[in-house]
Amino acid sequence: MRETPPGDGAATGAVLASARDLGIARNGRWLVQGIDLCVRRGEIVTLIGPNGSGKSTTAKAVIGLMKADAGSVWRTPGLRIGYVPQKLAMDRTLPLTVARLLTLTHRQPRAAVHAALEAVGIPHLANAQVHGLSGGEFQRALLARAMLRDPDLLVLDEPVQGVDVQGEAALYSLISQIRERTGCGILMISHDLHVVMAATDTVICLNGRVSCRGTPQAVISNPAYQRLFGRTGADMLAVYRHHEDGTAPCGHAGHDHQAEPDEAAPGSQAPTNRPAEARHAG
Ligand SMILES: Nc1ncnc2c1ncn2[C@@H]1O[C@H](COP(=O)(O)OP(=O)(O)OP(=O)(O)O)[C@@H](O)[C@H]1O
Repeated sequence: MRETPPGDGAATGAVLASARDLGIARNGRWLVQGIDLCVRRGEIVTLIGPNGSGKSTTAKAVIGLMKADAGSVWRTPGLRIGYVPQKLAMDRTLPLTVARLLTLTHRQPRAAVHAALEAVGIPHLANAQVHGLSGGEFQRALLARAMLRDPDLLVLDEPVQGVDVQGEAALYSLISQIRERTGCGILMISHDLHVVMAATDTVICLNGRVSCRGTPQAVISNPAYQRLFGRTGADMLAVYRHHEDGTAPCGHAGHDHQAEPDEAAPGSQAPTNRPAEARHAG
């Protein structure tokens, strides 16, 4: 990890974690390259992009689960991270209560478990079996599990997977409330667009590299975004404008950068010798 965070524009909260010129390569192929990002306290940053565009890889590198092969990652010392991965390596058919799911890896007092479930709106499900939960309830349980660590930075990889459209809105609203209540920073990943745009301060649109970034409004009208998402992107513009007219909580701590050219698709050849790895890894 680097010793100091990069200076990064107008957002005012303390920097929790950042990446500069981050590259991750596997089997001689760059999965992501040239990624700059920064998450500050109280800020919601969302990575969007098509399947395989490097969203999870980027998030894993930011929290230290994947090593940088180029560039660098910085995290504030002592940073507490709550992570909800895209896939949880567990068999949902096994007998397991929600309360137990929350304490599988870290023992927690019963009161803390109850408070976490209360915070995500499912206190009544503490003794329910995990396999009986709906998609939205399961995602809330995972959120509660991440909240138990009292995180400074919450990293949510596809937090609305398996949830219907109404449930999505409720979950994004819950995520915004968590940010308001705790002041944590949130790095969120989504491969779809939906209401995620309206619930976000800063959007980073990935396609192996950063295609464009900025406020949801700036990104959505950016040609690089429209190239990536085509018709869907245009539709979302209408949705977003509708939200702007009345309903969307679009507070603003984000930076509004110019579009960056979408230079290289993922999968371009990685160099065989990577001196940056030794210098910046971690
Ligand atoms: N450990 C790994 N080894 C080799 N390739 C990997 C590894 N992890 C990810 N990849 C590849 O890197 C690319 C980016 O994957 P990643 O999971 O970051 O994409 P994503 O944008 O999160 O995709 P999705 O929307 O499908 O979840 C994919 O082509 C994937 O197959």
